[in-house]
Amino acid sequence: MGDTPESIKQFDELSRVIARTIEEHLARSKGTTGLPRDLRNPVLRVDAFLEDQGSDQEQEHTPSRPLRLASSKVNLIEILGTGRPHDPIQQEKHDKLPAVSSDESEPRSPRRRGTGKLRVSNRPLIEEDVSEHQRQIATDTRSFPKRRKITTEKFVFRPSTLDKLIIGIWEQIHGTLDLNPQIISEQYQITLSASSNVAVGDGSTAVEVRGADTLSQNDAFHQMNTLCRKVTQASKVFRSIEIVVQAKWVELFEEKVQASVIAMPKVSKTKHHKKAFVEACQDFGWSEKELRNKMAIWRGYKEVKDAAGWSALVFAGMGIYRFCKYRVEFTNEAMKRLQTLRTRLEVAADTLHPNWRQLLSIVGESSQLKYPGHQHDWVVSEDGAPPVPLRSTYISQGTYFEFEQLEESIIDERAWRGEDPRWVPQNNAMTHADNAYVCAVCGQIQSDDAELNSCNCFPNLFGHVKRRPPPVQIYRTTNGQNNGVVALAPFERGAGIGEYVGLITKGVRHVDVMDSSTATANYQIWQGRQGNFTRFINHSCKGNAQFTQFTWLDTQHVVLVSKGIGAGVEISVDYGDRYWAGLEKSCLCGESCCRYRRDNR
Ligand SMILES: C[S@@+](CC[C@H](N)C(=O)[O-])C[C@H]1O[C@@H](n2cnc3c(N)ncnc32)[C@H](O)[C@@H]1O
Repeated sequence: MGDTPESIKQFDELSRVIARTIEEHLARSKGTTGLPRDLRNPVLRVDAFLEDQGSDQEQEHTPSRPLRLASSKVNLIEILGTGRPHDPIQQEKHDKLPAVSSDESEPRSPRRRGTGKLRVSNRPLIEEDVSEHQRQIATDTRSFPKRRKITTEKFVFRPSTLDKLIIGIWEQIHGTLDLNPQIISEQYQITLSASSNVAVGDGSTAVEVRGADTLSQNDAFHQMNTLCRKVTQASKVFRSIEIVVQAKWVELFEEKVQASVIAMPKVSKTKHHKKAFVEACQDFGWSEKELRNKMAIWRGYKEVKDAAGWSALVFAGMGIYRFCKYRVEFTNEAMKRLQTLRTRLEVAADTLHPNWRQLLSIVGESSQLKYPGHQHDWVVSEDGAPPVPLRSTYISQGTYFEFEQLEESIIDERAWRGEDPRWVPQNNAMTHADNAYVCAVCGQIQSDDAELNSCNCFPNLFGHVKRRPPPVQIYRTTNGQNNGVVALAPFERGAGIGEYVGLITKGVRHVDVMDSSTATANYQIWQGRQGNFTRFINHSCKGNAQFTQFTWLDTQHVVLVSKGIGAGVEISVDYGDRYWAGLEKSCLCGESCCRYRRDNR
């Protein structure tokens, strides 16, 4: 069933009929509905969806996206006459949001002020056009996918040795590796005393780890944590240096042999090779067998470096040793694949670890960054073409493009005057013994304090953990959709990939915008000028991710949740019928179930 303007009109009519019926019913049962008294502004939301449940025989039926038939909100205050304060939001018609107003005399709903964490923007709001709505992305009303490891579907990535190596590099780049060279100097400051105590640092900054006899067990544990973190970080840095130096040694060895061949062409290359080899054995103090075995692996490091660049070596971790020792995949094809990753790895390394190139100065390479700034300010290509600045990819469309990368959403002051419309007061929060917030999804207590928190819904996005950059890049699509977002490592089904952040506003029309609402407010998240990578996620009629509402503590968020995504696959969501309604564009998702392709098939 197409969502044409005519069918929307019919649904609106249906919506009004349902709302009227419920209103009449509630008016008749006035005073007997048993509404909780602490609902200050009660509204009854009525949504009707049409959905294909599949047949009983199907083992694992993925229901089709439900088609919204009707939606309406009924203001219970007016019907039940409870004497509760009036909220103007309740008067907003279902799909006709009011124009943004800065009139201070407008009556306001009792909402929380924006929290200190949120930045309030003074940017002028984009001009509103009150004609028909379109381009409004909605969150998926179904519950988000349950966690599950990726199994055997067509898009699943089957790791092989090269795949493991590449994923290992992406994970290290997006992980905790701290390549600050200071860590090495800290390593030198670690001294082991004659007793079992360990001292770290010089006199002024020394951290001493004593046995449990002199320190409380807790203090000793925390100090040992610090020591262990420093030593582990330092050894990772040393490991990276080791591989870089060994690859460089092979490079110099080969150059030396080549130079000897040119200087004495009459002597065979094998003899020149042998001479340089023996010389090296003497310097190392190793037997020929020892050096030959090591050299075989080091040669692998150099080949990986020649193909994928220094960043591949620095961030490869332990995986590269196994890859080079067994040489199962040292094929031309594998090396070509690494070549196409070279600049993409450099973008991630330069933007996420601006100090990493300093390690290269040890082998005489430049430490100048090539790709400064934010990782998503660069658009990469899958064919290995040089990355280009994000802005340049919109010039050909004749549009001026400016985009500020945000960590968190900001509130549009003109629309909300510093209040946060995403506020979701929890009834049980005040009654719970510890004033704790209870997760609406898992029923566990939510807290930013690690010791109190038991909610594990999106542990990488909310709570005490520092959000890490998701392993994704903005890339140039090849099917005419301009940019898109590609997953660099796999995302398990049910994993939160990131939050949809932007300007929290209202009244935006005719540009891409996320529509969202709590029980008391309709709001929009607009990513036209500010946001994060989720701004570049394309639509697919068979999306491998979805946008889902999730309340953390007392604030609603929109989270991008994986349905199971393999490494190297474009991340896509189903924007929904409302986005495409009345839009001239044709869908390019290429799926056989495509609902919005306009040309004749
Ligand atoms: C939220 S943006 C996604 C990022 C966009 N591709 C870009 O380069 O800025 C949505 C726009 O991307 C394009 N787009 C996304 N998915 C599409 C699809 N399946 N078919 C055609 N165009 C699509 C349309 O131009 C749409 O208005």
